[in-house]
Amino acid sequence: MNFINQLARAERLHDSLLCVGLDPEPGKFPGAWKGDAARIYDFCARIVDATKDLVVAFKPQIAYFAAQRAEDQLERLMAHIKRVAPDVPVILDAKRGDIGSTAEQYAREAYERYQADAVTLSPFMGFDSIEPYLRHPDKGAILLCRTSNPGGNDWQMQRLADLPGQPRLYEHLAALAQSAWNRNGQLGLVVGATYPAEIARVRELAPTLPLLIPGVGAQGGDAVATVQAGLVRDAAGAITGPIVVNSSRAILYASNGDDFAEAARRVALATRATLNAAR
Ligand SMILES: O=C(O)c1cc(=O)[nH]c(=O)n1[C@@H]1O[C@H](COP(=O)(O)O)[C@@H](O)[C@H]1O
Repeated sequence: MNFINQLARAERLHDSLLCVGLDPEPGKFPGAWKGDAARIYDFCARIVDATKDLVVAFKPQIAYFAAQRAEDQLERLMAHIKRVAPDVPVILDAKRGDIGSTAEQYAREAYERYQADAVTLSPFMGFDSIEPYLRHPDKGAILLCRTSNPGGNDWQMQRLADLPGQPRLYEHLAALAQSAWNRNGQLGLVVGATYPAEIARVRELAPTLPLLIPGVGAQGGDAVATVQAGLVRDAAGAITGPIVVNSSRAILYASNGDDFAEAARRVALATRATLNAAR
C-alpha cells in the first residue's frame, strides 16, 4: 500500500487529522528519566502506545535523535511503531536536500534504514535533488513549501519576476508539485498552521496533494482556520486532498510527571476533537 493510501486508511480508521510529532528532548522528560538520553526510546514508545489509536500519522524529527547519538533508538522506535501501530504511516522529518548522488543515500536512509513511509525534503536545490526519492514509488516525499517559521518570509514569499503572473516562490513550488514534479503521485507539501491564508492558496494550486501542516499547539497556529483552509470539498462533497496536522511539544510535554503518557493522550484527544469539529 502506498503512502497516500496509508494516510487515507489511517484517517478513516482513527477518524483523525492529527499527527503526533516525536521530538524527544531529554531535558523535558519526566521524573527519573529527566536528562537521560538513554530513555529516548522508552519515552517515545510510551507516547506512541498512548496515542496510536488517535492519529493519522507519527512524525519523528531526526535531529532530536541524532543530536543525542540516538539513531539506534530511532531505529527501534520505527520498528516499535510498525509492530504496535501497523496502520499508522510514519513521516520521518529530516528536511533533506542535496545533489542527486547524495540524495540517493538520504532516500535509502529514510526509507530502508528507518523504514519511513514518507520523508520531509527541502526543494531548494531543485528537481534533481528530489528525483532520487521518486525511485521509491510507494513512499511519500513531502516538500517544504510555506513553512511555519517567520523566516519563511525571507524566500518563500518572494515573487519570481521571470515567470508569468510573477508567482511567489511557494506558489510556484505548489504548482510544480501538483504537476510536472509529481511523476508517481508521491509528493506532498508542508504548509505552516501559522499561515492559514497561504494554506488556502496552496490548496488552490495543489488541490489533491497531502498537506503536512505543523504549527498548532506550541507555535500557536489556529487549528480551526487550518482545517477550514486545507480541507476543501469538490462539487460532489468529497475531500479533494488530505491534511495531516502535526503537534509535537504540546502533546509530548503535556505533563512532566509520571502521568505524562495519559496527559499526552488527553491533549491528543482534545486536539483531534478540535480538528474534527472544524471539518
Ligand atoms: O517539516 C516540519 O515538520 C516542520 C515544518 C515547518 O514549517 N515547521 C515546523 O515546525 N516543522 C516541524 O514540526 C514540529 C513542530 O513542533 P511543535 O511546534 O512542538 O508542535 C517540529 O518537529 C518542526 O521541526
